[in-house]
Amino acid sequence: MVTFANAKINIGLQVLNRRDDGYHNLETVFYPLKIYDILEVVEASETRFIASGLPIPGDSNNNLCLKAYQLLQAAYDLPPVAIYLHKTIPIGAGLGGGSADAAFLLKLLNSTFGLGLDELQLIAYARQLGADCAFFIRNTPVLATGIGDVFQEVAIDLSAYQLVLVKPDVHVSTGEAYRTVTLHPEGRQLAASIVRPVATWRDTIFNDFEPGIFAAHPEIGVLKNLLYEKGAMYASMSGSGSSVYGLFSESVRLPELDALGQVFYMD
Ligand SMILES: C[C@@](CO)(OP(=O)(O)O)[C@H](O)COP(=O)(O)OP(=O)(O)OC[C@H]1O[C@@H](n2ccc(N)nc2=O)[C@H](O)[C@@H]1O
Ligand SMILES: Nc1ncnc2c1ncn2[C@@H]1O[C@H](COP(=O)(O)OP(=O)(O)O)[C@@H](O)[C@H]1O
Repeated sequence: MVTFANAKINIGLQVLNRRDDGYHNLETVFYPLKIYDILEVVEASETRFIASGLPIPGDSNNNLCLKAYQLLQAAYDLPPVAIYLHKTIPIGAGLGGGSADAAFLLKLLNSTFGLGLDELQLIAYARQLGADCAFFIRNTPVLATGIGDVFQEVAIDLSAYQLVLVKPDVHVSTGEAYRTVTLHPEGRQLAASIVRPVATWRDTIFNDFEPGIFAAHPEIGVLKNLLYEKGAMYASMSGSGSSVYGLFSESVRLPELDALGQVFYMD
């Protein structure tokens, strides 16, 4: 069986405080993005993981796809499988690609092997694989709190806007980003701001990773400013970076971005 794992962007990201376990409490809005990895699972004589497309840094034995399989294998005695992943979601981009693969693989294994797990059970497994992972089980726009795994529906629809996303040739590790983040213990009223018109977001919705990451990688801040210069109603880095997106009220093509990174246009 084949499935398509989509990416996410963060709209606003307030990091409130650091917890005793090293994780941080935050407030963010997750919004699904139409960039996809392709995943396939077939029964096999022994378990194998086969990746194609964008090269994934690190040991493939540690890939989140294998971790997701191992979690359900241990609980439900699954047979060996071959897992094929075709990677197109940029990596180290704040787009949650690894978490998406893991969550969609949980869903794929659930349906392939008829495990009968409901959404809450899948979310509980996803939480064990990464803070971002649980979002991809329901995969609808949400305000997330806790470590990014407690959800409240938000009624936002960006389909009237063109979203332009740029992934510069910079890999930002999530751990690095949290080490340089600017904390906002009091929060910044994201729940109230997100339901106001997009035109107001520039003055009200912020990503707390931007100051630290822009200082270390100034080209990312330059990209965000360029999106505003080209008419974006709202522009932001996604998550811990390095990708930056802009929301435009009409269809645009910006060839000047091509020299600055990989560009995606989502109508
Ligand atoms: C920053 C965010 C924003 O959505 O995403 P990305 O921009 O990386 O996609 C997330 O918080 C990333 O979540 P995720 O990538 O799943 O994190 P995990 O694998 O669980 O943790 C990686 C590391 O990030 C830090 N971490 C993660 C989540 C959190 N709420 N507090 C943290 O401090 C911890 O240092 C942890 O060791
Ligand atoms: N399936 C996967 N896809 C991408 N990266 C993965 C995967 N499994 C494990 N990783 C590891 O996770 C790291 C961060 O990946 P990614 O999810 O793209 O981060 P981000 O959410 O910050 O964009 C990668 O550098 C890689 O070492």
